[in-house]
Amino acid sequence: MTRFKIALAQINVQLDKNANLEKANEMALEASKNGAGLVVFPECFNTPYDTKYFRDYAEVIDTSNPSGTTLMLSNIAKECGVFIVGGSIPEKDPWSGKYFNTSVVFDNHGIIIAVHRKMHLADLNAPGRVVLSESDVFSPGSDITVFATPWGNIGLGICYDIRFTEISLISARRDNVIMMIFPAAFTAPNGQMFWEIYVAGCGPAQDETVPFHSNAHSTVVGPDGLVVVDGGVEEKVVYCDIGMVPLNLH
Ligand SMILES: NC(=O)CCC(=O)C(=O)O
Repeated sequence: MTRFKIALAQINVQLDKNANLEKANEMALEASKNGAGLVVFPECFNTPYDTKYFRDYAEVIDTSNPSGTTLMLSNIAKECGVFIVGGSIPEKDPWSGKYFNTSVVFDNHGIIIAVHRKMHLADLNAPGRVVLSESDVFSPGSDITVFATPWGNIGLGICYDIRFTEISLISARRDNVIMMIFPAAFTAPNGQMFWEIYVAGCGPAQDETVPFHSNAHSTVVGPDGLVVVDGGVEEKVVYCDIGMVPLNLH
């Protein structure tokens, strides 16, 4: 895989749409100066994440004639020479009158190369913890989205889409993606569960005398993506103290 640098622009989204766009511009410029080839913005980066704002902030997305937020993102991509995953913005479809939570992707010439409408809307009802009802405003999209880059194919979902692993599996198996990107606005109590988890794999020991040569190397990877334990190839019990890597990595 060709190496490249990705930049995640963690904007502090404000009520003022223009201020959000200005900040996006600034952060993309900084990222390109720091060698990023691909810049990603958050879910609903031009609007406060609240259903009461989505209709007012919504824009028509015309891929052949970008305007508003999409025109601005196209210009940034062109000026900075970077690919951009434009987080998501509330979209109004002029034909159906429906609203979507939509991510637009640009190549390094500012050309729109993909549009993803969030497929799984976040309707969460855990009073005292999180209550959300995106479907009060948005309609769900229907397509899995993959786009091509010089580094390989990349799959795209938006936040709650991550819970439905079929998107990642299909993108990996059908389109051979090198990575998945999820612009997101996870609620604070839930986000860590998705992004900061341990993964453990346990394999059989290696045995050169049998036809099947196992890789062995039973491994635990920490929430920071680093290997915490690698069991090597011999027969043994491999132990790992979970919790060695703090879950709050900020
Ligand atoms: N913006 C979202 O999709 C929120 C999803 C979320 O917090 C979750 O738990 O899932």
